[in-house]
Amino acid sequence: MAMALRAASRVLLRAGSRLGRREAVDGARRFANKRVLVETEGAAGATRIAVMKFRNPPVNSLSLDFLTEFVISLEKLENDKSIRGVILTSDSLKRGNQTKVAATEKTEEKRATRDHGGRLQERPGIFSAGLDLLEMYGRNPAHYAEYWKAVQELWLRLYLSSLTLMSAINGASPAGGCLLAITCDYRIMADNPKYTIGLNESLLGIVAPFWLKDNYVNTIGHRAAERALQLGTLFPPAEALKVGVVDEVVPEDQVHSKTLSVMAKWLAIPDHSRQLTKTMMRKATADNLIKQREADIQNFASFISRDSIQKSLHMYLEKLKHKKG
Ligand SMILES: CCCCCCCC/C=C\CC(=O)SCCNC(=O)CCNC(=O)[C@H](O)C(C)(C)COP(=O)(O)OP(=O)(O)OC[C@H]1O[C@@H](n2cnc3c(N)ncnc32)[C@H](O)[C@@H]1OP(=O)(O)O
Repeated sequence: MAMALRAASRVLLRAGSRLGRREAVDGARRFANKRVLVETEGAAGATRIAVMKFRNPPVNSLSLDFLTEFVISLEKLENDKSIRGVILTSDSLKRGNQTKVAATEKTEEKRATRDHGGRLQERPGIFSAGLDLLEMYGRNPAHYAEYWKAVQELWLRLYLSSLTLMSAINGASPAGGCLLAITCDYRIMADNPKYTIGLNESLLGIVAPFWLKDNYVNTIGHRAAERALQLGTLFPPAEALKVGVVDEVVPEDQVHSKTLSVMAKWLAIPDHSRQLTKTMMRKATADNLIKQREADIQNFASFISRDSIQKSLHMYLEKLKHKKG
């Protein structure tokens, strides 16, 4: 066990020192679709880990396209027998040399920063802004149903993943952003009081679905979840740690290296026993959704189509648009 831990540590620490590089070196590989970049590390034949970086500007919201690309990337990793651990993080802190786009530019451009090549980039300091509000507002019931099916799919895939999943939370993580994090086996958050995490649905006039509520209860306990869900609490890092939404808070520049070293410890555990244990802990919660997926989709589509809910979402979107930076 100690030897396995040391070997895994060596692979991961080597990986850590290289993860920032763009080029493929010494077993490092990468694949990308438009919104998710995946970098894998480790020599051929050895245990490798992957880092999945979200890059869906401006705020990594979970749009239908992003959800689809996320699931495809995850499936590729699940099918690659050499990969045992995956880190979810935002690509947003990795970029230097950014310039803010002038506020007078068109809305789409105003949302983001540009790099020196003139490409639109996401804002730094955001892990994920959660579900894409524009997928839930002003559309038709068929679209809501399609969208919700994709949300369910992502949650089920993450929650039941046989991989060791960790989130390196390098920015704000409200609602669906928190969903991504709490499906993981371990969460490490950057110690920046500007970043918050939690399920804030009630503040938007909507309600977290029962399976996300169950995931939250499993993570922080019934009483804490009951209070946080009703109040829509977004926890800054120290409070998130105290309540158990995250497992560790570390200085911002150490989030990646710390996640890699914790991953090394987890990968020293035999996969079959860890996976069976994970399934034992999570299966009942996931099965609750699996046995009523279609009803949950219909429920969402009719709930979100209500005039009162659309009105709440409209008000929330207006508030976001007009908030002062
Ligand atoms: C019966 C079953 C019922 C089930 C009901 C539904 C269950 C839902 C489960 C989960 C729900 C969700 O995930 S809802 C989404 C919740 N997310 C939020 O509340 C986050 C909102 N955003 C913010 O707080 C901030 O944007 C930020 C902290 C993430 C970033 O702040 P910053 O100042 O850097 O950026 P801006 O606020 O100016 O935003 C830039 C730009 O992005 C747009 N934006 C932000 N968040 C979203 C989003 N989630 N979806 C779509 N668009 C988003 C924002 O409006 C700005 O746009 P403009 O530049 O055009 O103004």
